[in-house]
Amino acid sequence: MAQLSLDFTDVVILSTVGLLSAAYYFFFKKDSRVVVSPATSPAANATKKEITKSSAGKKSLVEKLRSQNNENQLVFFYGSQTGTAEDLATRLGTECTKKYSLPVLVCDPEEYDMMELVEWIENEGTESTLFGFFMATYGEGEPTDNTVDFYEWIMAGSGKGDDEGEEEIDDDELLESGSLRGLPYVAFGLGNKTYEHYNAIGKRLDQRLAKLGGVRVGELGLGDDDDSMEEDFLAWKTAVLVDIAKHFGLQVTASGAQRDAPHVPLFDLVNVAEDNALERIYYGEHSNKTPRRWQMLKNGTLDQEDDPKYVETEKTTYDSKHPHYGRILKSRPLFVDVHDEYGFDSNLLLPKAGHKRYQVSDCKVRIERHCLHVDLDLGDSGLKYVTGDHVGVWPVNDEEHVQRLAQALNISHGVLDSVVQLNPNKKNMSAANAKMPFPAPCTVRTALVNYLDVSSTIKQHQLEILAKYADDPAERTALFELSENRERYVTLIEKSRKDLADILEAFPSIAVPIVVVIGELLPRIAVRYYSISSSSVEEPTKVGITAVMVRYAIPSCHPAHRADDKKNDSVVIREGLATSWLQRLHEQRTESASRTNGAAAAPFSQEDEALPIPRFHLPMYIRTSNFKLPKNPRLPVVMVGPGTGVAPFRAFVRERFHLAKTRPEMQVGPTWLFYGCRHPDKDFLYRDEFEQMEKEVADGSVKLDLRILKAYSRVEGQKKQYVQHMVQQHAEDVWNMIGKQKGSFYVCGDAKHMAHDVHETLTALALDHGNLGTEERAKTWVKDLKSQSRYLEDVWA
Ligand SMILES: Cc1cc2nc3c(=O)[nH]c(=O)nc-3n(C[C@H](O)[C@H](O)[C@H](O)COP(=O)(O)O)c2cc1C
Repeated sequence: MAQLSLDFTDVVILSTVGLLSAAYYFFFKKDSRVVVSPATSPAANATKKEITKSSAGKKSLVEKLRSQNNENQLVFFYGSQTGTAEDLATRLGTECTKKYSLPVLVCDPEEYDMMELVEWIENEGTESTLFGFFMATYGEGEPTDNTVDFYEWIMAGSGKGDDEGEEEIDDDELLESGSLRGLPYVAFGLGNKTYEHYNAIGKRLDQRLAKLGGVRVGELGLGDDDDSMEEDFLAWKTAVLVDIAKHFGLQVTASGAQRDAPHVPLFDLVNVAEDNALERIYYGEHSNKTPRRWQMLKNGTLDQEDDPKYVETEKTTYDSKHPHYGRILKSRPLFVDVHDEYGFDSNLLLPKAGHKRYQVSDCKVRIERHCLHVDLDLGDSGLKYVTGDHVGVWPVNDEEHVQRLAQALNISHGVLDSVVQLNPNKKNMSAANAKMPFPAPCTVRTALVNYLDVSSTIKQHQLEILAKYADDPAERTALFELSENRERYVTLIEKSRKDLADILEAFPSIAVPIVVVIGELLPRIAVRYYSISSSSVEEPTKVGITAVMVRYAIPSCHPAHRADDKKNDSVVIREGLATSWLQRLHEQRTESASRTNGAAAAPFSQEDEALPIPRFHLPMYIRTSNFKLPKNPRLPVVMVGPGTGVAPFRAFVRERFHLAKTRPEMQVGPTWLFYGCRHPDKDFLYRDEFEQMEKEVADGSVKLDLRILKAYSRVEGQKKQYVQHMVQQHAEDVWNMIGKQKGSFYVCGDAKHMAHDVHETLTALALDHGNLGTEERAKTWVKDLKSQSRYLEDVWA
């Protein structure tokens, strides 16, 4: 997700503030993995203790590495939220295996006992194994969820990073300088310059490793998602491949695509006889513990089958690897009849007119905009959230898109519905440690609908694989050229976000085996995070999502474009995977409800009683954040959230209003929301709810200083207004609430422009109204506000 720019990404609202909450820490501490015994060797003395085998479900790193029995090897760790870091680690690893025959293990640090790094260095030395750290940064310079544990441990005592964490690490677990003496490593940080803490984790980890005695091989790579992560990675990779070869004393071979060598698939495809596999088949479950089975109970509610085999192994606590299936309780459109219009050159082939979601006329494409509010049921899952948290959901692909891909791959329904399993292909050196890309056995259709992202843009290096499967020499040459020429690739593929089906349609001689498609080419569908737009005080078992559908038109050239080839240039419509899926679910529910005269849409319809995963249930989990209301409700709250940035503020406002109404003795403080949209009658989200609350305040039935201050950018005859202008207009009030009364200031929405402008506005008003004298002091005041957690951002780039 984050590797795509926002114009195509489903608009998900993510926190930049909340990854290292106390809740997380508590969770990880429970999962304590070290057994400490008295020091027995000089080396152990250096770290005060001997760290022995892990416990509590973590794999032993040392045992794993020993079992590999390799003379030389690479071990790459990735800190990844949406898959980019994992992908880059895998790519560098695969290339090292191909070029230098170096075996590579690509690991999720969450799965291994990372403290055993110390033991490894002590006992095995530093010769044979080169480590790699591919680390993304999130939030206010925080690690990804899967690295929190490792990061807390390695940074403890360093005086950097998360202070809360540092306090909780036991003294005797602290690493001393030199504990990782000689540990050779390569490092690549993934970040985005739009954020204040650019690549903080990659940089800090690198410094820390050096302090602990690690020796970096090559430069520290830093990728900027705002510009081009891929180009930064490619430049770093080219250099680091040479450094790695030197490190191991290997011969450096010529780079570039090896056109003649055939592609050796990573996996073998094994057909599983259905009779033997029925109980083990996955139907789209995201946990690969054990497949689940559901059935309708007599009273009409839904439950998992009462089969002890499943119940025993099923986790009762849900997390990012074991999602709960939350039923959609309600979905409603937040605006209707809103369109985006795109004009194009008359020479471009326009999409067919008359589609239900867009109209085409002359050289214009008019696309409907949709925004939904969806309520998900937490039921008796035991999942809890606190207002301001995020919910993660896993979307599924549009079956029409899958059908199109199947057609382009020339595979029949028989193949689509066959039950398969992937086994490592012994002929591929990287296969031994390759991670299974999805839970299996499952049908090819399940893999393509539920697990793999068929709409992901084809990556440049994948075109080399496709070229090797093209029969037509001209197509082969064009594909190799695309895989080698960056500029050409960006213009013809990346800009118009061509996916696998697009490429197969443009190069019909490609005959790529299905095992390569599902095992290597398509990435796993990434979880999407939304800022929860309901209040846990008001609705503790219901989670609200606010999602605006991403759909737009874009010019596209034929991928084998030649200067005289313009007649093939066209306009394509692109959609965000998650938001278009939510919209489809909403339409199906509405349709189902209309068939049952408005009764709630049934999780199973008559025809599809055998559906393995019930309809309208979304795999989901809660991610804690520290984007939170002040503990003392009397303190003022100022919120700035245009567009879908209003999501968490709908929750904040509703919560404060609810408290003011039901518990007036709490004396809830001023509650001001700066909200922005295009037009009051078109895309004003939750207008009905806000107006109802304003009305109850105005007629005196609820005592609350509630203000919804609106900025409209597209009202005919009126000057464009944005939220920062409104904040400026109310500068004195804002200063009184934040500067004098010690309230909290919140921003949610676009990081690049809006959050930046609001930040500037706040600094300027502090200077004007706060008697601070100089701009420098105003900046310091804003910075202090942040460090006191009274200026919180939930923004995305
Ligand atoms: C909500 C959000 C917050 C982010 N915060 C930061 C940040 O504070 N600093 C930074 O350098 N990059 C930040 N990034 C950029 C990511 O680190 C970058 O997109 C990276 O490629 C993601 O890697 P992954 O796909 O492996 O998770 C953020 C991205 C998102 C979506």
